This record gives sequence, structure tokens and C-alpha cells, in this order.
Amino acid sequence: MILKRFILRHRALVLGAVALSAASALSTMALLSYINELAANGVHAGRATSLLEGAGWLVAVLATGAMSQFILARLGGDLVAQLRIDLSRRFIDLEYEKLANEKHAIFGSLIEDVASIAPLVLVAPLLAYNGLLVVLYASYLASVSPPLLGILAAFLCVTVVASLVLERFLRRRFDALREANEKVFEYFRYLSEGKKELALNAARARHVADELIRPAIHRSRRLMIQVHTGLGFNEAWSSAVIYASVFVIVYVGYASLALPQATIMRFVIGALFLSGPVAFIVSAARQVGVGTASLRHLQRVGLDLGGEVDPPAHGADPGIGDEWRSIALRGVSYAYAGDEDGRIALGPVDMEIRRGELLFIVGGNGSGKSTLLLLLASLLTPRTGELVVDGVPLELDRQRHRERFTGVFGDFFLFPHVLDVAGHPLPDERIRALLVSLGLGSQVQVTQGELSKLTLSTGQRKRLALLQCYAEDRDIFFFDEWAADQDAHFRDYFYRMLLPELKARGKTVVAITHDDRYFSLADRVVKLEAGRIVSDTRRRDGGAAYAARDPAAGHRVS
Ligand SMILES: Nc1ncnc2c1ncn2[C@@H]1O[C@H](COP(=O)(O)OP(=O)(O)OP(=O)(O)O)[C@@H](O)[C@H]1O
Repeated sequence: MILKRFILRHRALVLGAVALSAASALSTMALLSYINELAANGVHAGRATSLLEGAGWLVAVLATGAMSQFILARLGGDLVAQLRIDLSRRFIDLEYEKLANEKHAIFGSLIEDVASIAPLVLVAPLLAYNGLLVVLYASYLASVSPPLLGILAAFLCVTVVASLVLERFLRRRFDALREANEKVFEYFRYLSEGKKELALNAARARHVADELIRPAIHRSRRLMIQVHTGLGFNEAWSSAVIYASVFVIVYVGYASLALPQATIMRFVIGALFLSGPVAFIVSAARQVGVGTASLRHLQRVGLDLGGEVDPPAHGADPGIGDEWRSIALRGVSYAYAGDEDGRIALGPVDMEIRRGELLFIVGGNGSGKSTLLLLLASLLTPRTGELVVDGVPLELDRQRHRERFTGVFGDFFLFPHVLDVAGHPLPDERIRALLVSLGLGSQVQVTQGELSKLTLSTGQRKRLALLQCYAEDRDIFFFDEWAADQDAHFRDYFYRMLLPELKARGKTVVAITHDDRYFSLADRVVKLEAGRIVSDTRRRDGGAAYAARDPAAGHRVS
């Protein structure tokens, strides 16, 4: 797991921290024994010498402790950075399908879980250090009085067992608290992403604030109080047990064992030293509880930190020179995980696209057009049936297949850097030329492949998204209702110039569209209704005549 990898990578620092922690524990031990010797025997040598020796041990405790803390702080910073890097890598590797269904939970992980896992890992060397102190103090106390150590050990066992029972009891509450916080994050997202709607609608803003956010925060607050009350009680109870044990030790030492006063005093001082590390070990349950809840949460959302992170995919062979001829869906159906009724969003469908085709996918809202596109690009995995490339079912090589596609999704995201197919910035002159041809020459500047602004109108942003596709220049271009936000002039330009130009360059184009007056420009129009293909018409020649295929009959009926 991540801790093992991290320790191996930073073994010199970790060994340094362990050595310094051990030195600090030994110095503390020497200080204790020196104080005890003074308490029992008085100051015999010169007073200055005694003071100097005591001060020397104190400096040793301080120096070793401070240095080990410094190293731990450095390791802490490194660890948080490493966790973030690992998590973002895993985030990139995560299937789109998973993200589509659990977006808020996964974003929450990047923020909240990193913050709670780091202390969990950092507490490990401190637990080892305090554990070592407990062993050293216990061996010292054994040399002072074994029977008294027996009494102390019995009390400590009670504390440890009570802590373990409490930890088991609180585990479900920790998980519930993590889930409650996730709900709070989700509602916070409403605040930022729905800002305009909330600004217009005070009643909705009240609903979000009073009916959603407030109850979610109260639930989180309730669980937080329960969890921390339990932990606080455990810490208070542990301190009380230690003091009770000191009381019993003194009482039994005098009344039953008739031990000399000096022995009892030395034991009591040692026991009080021991209470520090024991209290630390008990209080560490707080960090361990929160951290392990976060680890379980990461596992649940599919961002498990176990195992090696795959090296970054370099998009090494992004379909350049790839001689595919056809991509087909065979008996494919798909149902979204978030859909509670398990309703089929698409399928079963059988369909094939051929290289170089200009294909329009049409149909009413919710008929499955975008789902069909995501399945073709292998961003969704069919529930039944298979995706077939040149007659061979696509199994392992999904990334290579995805890299045949470039396009603009309905809910596209714009990146400011314009990159070519290999991930290098496109030359600025080329970007400028594209900006001019897309009518954005005066609004957007470019420096070293980075666009000066992305805050434009929806139609203009879509043109920037199109520019990115031109930069990548892959085999298959897809557009999910790209023209819907364009003015009449640019819409016409898109259908009459851009799409035919792409086709003329040998590109395959899949465009989802509602613009029926341009349907005649396509080589083929596939129409969906309620997730099924109801017609598949192909242009026979340069005109608007189409050969229709009856999907139910499964053969051409032209
Ligand atoms: N993330 C999702 N979770 C659950 N159901 C979804 C999800 N996305 C789409 N659906 C459902 O799947 C079905 C097909 O949706 P899809 O987005 O493919 O339709 P569409 O034809 O592209 O619609 P539109 O023209 O409105 O964009 C619809 O019933 C829709 O409600």
C-alpha cells in the first residue's frame, strides 16, 4: 500500500526519524532515571554539576525530539504531495462510467480524504516512538518493583481493551460521518454551480439553504459530536485510569507490600512519565479513526490506494496510421447505474460505422443519441453485446480505440492549452489561423499554445472546443449537437463547409443533430427512438435520395 511505497522511497529520512525518535526516547529515559536518582538520594555531588547533568539530558531530549519532528514535518509534506499525485493519477485512470455516477463523492475524496489520510500515516512513527517509550519505561519500572508494575499493567490492559471496544463501536459512526460530509459537499456544489439560478430565485435559494444544506450540516454535526464525544470520553477515561493506578500503587505499596518510601516514589515518578506516551497512543485513535474511514471511502469510490500506480499513459500510438475499416455495435444495450429502475437507456442495437462516413444521429430528447456515441467511443461498457472493430471484439485495447476519437460532447469541458495529437502545444501561428477561421481572431489571443481566455459566449466556447479537435486531428470527429448554439451563418458554415471538408480529408464524422434541414448533407442518417434504432438511411449518390434499412429486418430494403 501507499505507506510501504512511501517508506521505501524515503527510507533515508524515515530511518533518520526512527533513529532520532529512539535517541529521544532513550534521552527521556535517562532524564527520568536521573531525576529519580536525585529524588531518592539527594544532591551529593556539587550542585552546579547536578544542574549541568540534568540540563544536558534536557538539551538531548529537546534536540533529538525537535530534529525528529522536523524530519516528520518534511515527511508529512512529501506524503501529502505524494497522495495528491497518486490520487490524481488514479482519477485519470478511473473509468468515465464511475465518475459519471459518483462525481461528488470522488471530488470530495481529492479534498477531504487526502487531508485525513496524511495524519494517519504520520501518526505511525509517533506511535512507534511512544510505544518504544512505553517499553523502556515499563522495563525501568520492572527494575524498581515488579509487583507494582503488575498492578500498573492490569490498569493499562483495562484502558487498552476499553479503547479497542470503543474503536469498533465508533467505526460505523466514522463511516456515517464521512458519508454525511459528502452530502454537504454535494450541496455546496449546488451553491457554486447553480449560482445564477439561485440569484434569480429566492425561494429556491431558501430551499437549498434550509431544506438541503442545513439538515445535511446538522446530520454531520450530530455525528461529529457523537464520534468526538466517544473519543474524548476515551481519553478522559484513560487519564483517570492512570491516576487511579497511581493511587492504588501508592496505597498497595505502603499498606500491603510495605515497600520503602524511596521505591514507591521512584515508581510513581516513572508511572507519571509513562502516562504521557499512553495518553498519546489512546488519543491517536482519533486520527486513526478518521484516516481509516477515508481509506474505506476511497476504496468505495474506486480510488483504492493499494498497489502501484500505473505509469502515465503517453497516448503513444493515438490511432495514427491505424488502418481500421469499421466499428460496430453488436446487440449492444446499456443501462445507467444511477437509474433506479434499471431502465435500458439504449438498445439492443446493431449498427456499423465505416471509415470515411459522414453520419448523422438523430432522434428526440432522451432517445439515446449521446449514450450511443459514448458506447462507440468505448467510454461506456455495454451491459450486453459488444463493440467490434474490423470484426474483432474490442477487449483490452480500449484506450487505443478511444484515441481514434476527438470531438465536442454536449457537456464539453474546455482546456486552455491547445495540444496536438501527441500532446505537444500546437504552433501559435496555426492556432491563430484556426481562431480567425472560427471567427474568434479578435477575441482570443494565444501564447505558447495557451489561449488567453475561455470566458466567452456558449457558441464561441463551442468553437474553441472545435479548435481543439482540429488540433488533435484524429480519425473520427464527433459532435453532440454542436451547431445548436451557433448563429445561422456559422451553423450553415459548419454543415456545408466544415463537415464536408473533414470528410474530404478522409475523416469519419459522427454528428448528433436536430437540424433536419441539413440531414440531406449526410452520407447516412440513423434515427433513434426510446433507445432503439428505428431507421438507418444511407445516401445513394450525390443527391438527397436515401436507401433505407429496416433495423428490425436486419437487412437493406432499398
Ligand atoms: N448519467 C445518467 N444517469 C442516468 N440516466 C441517464 C444518464 N444519462 C442519460 N440517461 C438516460 O439515458 C437515456 C438516454 O439519454 P441520452 O443522453 O443518451 O439521450 P439523448 O438522445 O442524447 O438526449 P438529448 O437529445 O436530450 O441530449 C435517457 O432516458 C436519459 O434519461
